[in-house]
Amino acid sequence: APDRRTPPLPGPRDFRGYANAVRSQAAEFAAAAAASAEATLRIRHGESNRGVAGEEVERPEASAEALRIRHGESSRGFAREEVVEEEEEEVARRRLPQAIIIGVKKGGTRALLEALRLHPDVRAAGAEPHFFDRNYQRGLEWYRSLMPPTLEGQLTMEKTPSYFVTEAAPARISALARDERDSFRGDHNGSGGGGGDGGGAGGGGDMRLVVVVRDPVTRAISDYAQTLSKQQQQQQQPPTAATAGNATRVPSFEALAFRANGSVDPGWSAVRIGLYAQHLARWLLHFPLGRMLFVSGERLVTAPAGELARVQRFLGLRPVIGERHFAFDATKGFPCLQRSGGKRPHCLGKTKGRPHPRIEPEVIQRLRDFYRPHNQEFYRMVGHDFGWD
Ligand SMILES: Nc1ncnc2c1ncn2[C@@H]1O[C@H](COP(=O)(O)OS(=O)(=O)O)[C@@H](OP(=O)(O)O)[C@H]1O
Repeated sequence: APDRRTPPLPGPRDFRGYANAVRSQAAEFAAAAAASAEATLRIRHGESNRGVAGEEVERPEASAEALRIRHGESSRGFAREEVVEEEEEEVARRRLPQAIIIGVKKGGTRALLEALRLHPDVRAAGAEPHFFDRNYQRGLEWYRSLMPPTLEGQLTMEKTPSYFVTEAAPARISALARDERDSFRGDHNGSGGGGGDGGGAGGGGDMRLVVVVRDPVTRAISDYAQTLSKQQQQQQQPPTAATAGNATRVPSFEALAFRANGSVDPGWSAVRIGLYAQHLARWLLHFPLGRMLFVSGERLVTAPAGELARVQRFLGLRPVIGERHFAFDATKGFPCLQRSGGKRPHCLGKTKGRPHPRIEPEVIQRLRDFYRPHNQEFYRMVGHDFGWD
């Protein structure tokens, strides 16, 4: 017989966790009922898929029609029947994101999102929606349909790293945030190390923007390593009518990075993306700095729990994700995620942490000299020195 005792009342500090537990239980009950009526596409934990952008995606929740709400850590130990009797039944619904990881490409955006997904109050689209750059004309309902169902109080997130360098993205996201400021009522008390609310704009509603930044020189090399790897993959495919005769070699890194006169070419996207101060200036026309958090891509690898603590604070989340969720994997050379109940840590796929091609030290030095003033300007704007110079 089910245990029908009332769950013990929590102390005042635990009340938020208790409320979440109650909501999780109620939603799980509702979702289970819905799932028996509808065909449910269940996607196995850790199964991999290709997203809108062709990026390797971990656990593509966005495509599942009837989704079960993940059982949060806080929800253990309460009898489901009891909870449903006591609380209004709340059905999970798809909401537009209240926080977005907007960049930067090759910064560590997938690692950050996957770590955040361990949090019971965070649910995220698995694939990159590319809504505010490539798919804007598809409309908000298309965008919403990519999001996983959430309960009130849960945070909906997505990541699309190209937003940070997309000219139209700040105005578009700001407009969305103004329309959707009702959804997430978190404990928004963190300034997130972004330097306070003193930015040039007062817009953007409650939207929180997270940018993972990485040394622009290593970032550019990582970007180039991806281009090389994609080209190698293409060469391994049998030629089709469309690709036959198109086999072009990727030029060397140096050939792409420098113009004929020897100056650095900011027209090459791998160089341009690293001009963080210039991109940020556009965002600050639409969002105050306090709505943006800059995560160190380097520290995400060397001290992931510390960066996750900052991110959770900034997003108004309980500090659930900590040291115990990260285990360094010597073979992968990166921290991997330790999920509760999971036996082995889960590492990101082989497109994350690729070997980089060797670039001449002199080439690297010229790029460092090029980026130095831009980096200094970026540090000044955000009030933090990332130590790349
Ligand atoms: N835990 C963990 N595991 C694997 N990789 C990690 C991790 N943390 C950060 N990184 C770094 O993430 C880099 C890829 O960044 P993104 O996920 O932003 O790339 S992408 O723009 O979505 O393609 C990737 O860049 P490369 O090493 O150059 O491949 C990694 O250095």
